[in-house]
Amino acid sequence: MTSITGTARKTASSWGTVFYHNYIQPVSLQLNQAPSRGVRTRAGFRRIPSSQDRAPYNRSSLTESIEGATQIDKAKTSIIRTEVPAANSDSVNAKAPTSTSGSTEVLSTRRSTVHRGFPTTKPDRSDRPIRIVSLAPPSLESSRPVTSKSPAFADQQHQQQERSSTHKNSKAPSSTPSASTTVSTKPTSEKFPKKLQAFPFVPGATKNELSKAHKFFFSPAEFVKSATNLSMIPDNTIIPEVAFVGRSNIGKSSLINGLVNRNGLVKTSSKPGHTRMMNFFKLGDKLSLVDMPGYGWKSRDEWGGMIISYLQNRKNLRRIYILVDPSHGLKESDTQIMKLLDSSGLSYQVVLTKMDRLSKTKYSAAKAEIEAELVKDAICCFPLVLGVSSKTKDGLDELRAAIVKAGQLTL
Ligand SMILES: Nc1nc2c(ncn2[C@@H]2O[C@H](COP(=O)(O)OP(=O)(O)OP(=O)(O)O)[C@@H](O)[C@H]2O)c(=O)[nH]1
Ligand SMILES: [Mg+2]
Repeated sequence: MTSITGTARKTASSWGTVFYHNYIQPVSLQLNQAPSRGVRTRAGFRRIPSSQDRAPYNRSSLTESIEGATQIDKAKTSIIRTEVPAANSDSVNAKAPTSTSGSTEVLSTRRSTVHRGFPTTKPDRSDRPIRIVSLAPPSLESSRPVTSKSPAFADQQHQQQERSSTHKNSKAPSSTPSASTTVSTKPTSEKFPKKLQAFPFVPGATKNELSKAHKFFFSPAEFVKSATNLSMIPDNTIIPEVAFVGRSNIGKSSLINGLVNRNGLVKTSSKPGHTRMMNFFKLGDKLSLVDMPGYGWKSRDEWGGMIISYLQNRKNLRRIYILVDPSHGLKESDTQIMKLLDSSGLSYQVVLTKMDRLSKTKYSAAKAEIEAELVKDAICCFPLVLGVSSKTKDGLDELRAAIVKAGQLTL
C-alpha cells in the first residue's frame, strides 16, 4: 500500500481534477518501511540487492537523508515508500554495519539528489559507456520496491535489453524522426544528470516481436466483468493486467477493440463519457485488459476515487497506458494523472490516438512537442511514445508488442 496521504476535497467536475486535490497532497515517507531497492546511476537503473543479500538498512541515515533532501529543495521533495514485506521490518531496525566500502543510497527530489553512504558492494561499471535511457531522476522510479514481478522491474529489464542491443548494433539510428535524441555517451564530471535534455531514444520492437505479438492478440478475447469499486474487480491477480486511461472520447474503448480484433467487444460512442465502469477483458487466458471511464469532459467525480484506488492497489497491474490525442496535446488532466502515477511509482506509457486525423508532418510535430513535455516532468513514464489509429490499424502491432513486454508474457 502506498503511503500517499492527503485530505479529500471535492472541488471539480472532472475526476481528473478531483484526484489531484484528493491524492496529490503531501506525500509522506514512513520510516518503518523498506528502503528503495534501486539506484539510478549514469548507466541507468541499478537494482540494489534485496534484504536477503544486502547489508541491513540504517534507519538514522534515512532520517538524515530526508532532512537533507528537504533542506535542498523542500517544495519539490516527493518521496514515497510502498508496502513492506514483513521480512524487511527487521532490517529497518537493525544496526548498520560499520564497513564503509560500497555505493550509495539515493533519495531524490525532482531537482535535487541527496546521497548518503550505505554499505553495499562496489558498483558494477562493466556496462559503460553510458546512455541515459530513463526519464526518472535517480530514485523516484525506485520509490516502489522493485521486485522481479513489479512493472518497474520489467521496464528496467526492457531498457537494459534495448541498451545492450543498441550498443551491439553500431549502425542503430542515433535519433528518431521526432525530438528523440540519444544522450551523449561521454562520461562527464557530473555524478548524476540532474535533468534530461531530450526524450531518450528507445528502439521499438523487432520484426519477430511484432509478429509474435500480432499473433497473440488474435487469441480469443472475452468480456470478464464490469466494476464500480474495488470489491467488484475480478479477483484473478495471476495473469498480468494493463489498463487504458485517458480523457473521455479519446478512443480507449475503440483501441481495445482494435487490439483484440473484435469490433463489438467494447462499446464505443462518439459521445464523451460513454464508458462508466471499469470493464475487464481477458485475452487468451494470458492477459487482462481494462477499459476505464474517461476523465475530463462529461466525466464524474466518483470515478476518480474508484479508478485511483484500483490503480494503486491492483497487484497484477503491469502498466498503465495513457491515451492522448496528438491534435490536442497534453492537457492538464493528463499531466495530473501522470503526477499521481509518478508519486505512486506506477509505470505508464503514453499512446497517441487517432493518428489518422493528422498528416505525417503534423503528427511528428505534435509527438515531438509531447515528448518535450514528458522530458520535463514525467518520471515513471516508459520512454517510448507510441502512435495508433484504431481506424486504420496503424501502430497497433507496436502497441501490442509493448504490452507483451510490459506484461512479461512468454509467447
Ligand atoms: N478517426 C478516428 N476516430 C476514432 C479512433 N478511435 C476512436 N475514434 C472515435 O472516437 C470516438 C470515441 O471513441 P471511444 O473509443 O468510445 O472513446 P473512449 O475514450 O472510450 O470514450 P469514453 O468511453 O467516453 O471515455 C468514437 O466516435 C470513435 O469512432 C481513431 O483511431 N481514429
Ligand atoms: Mg469508452
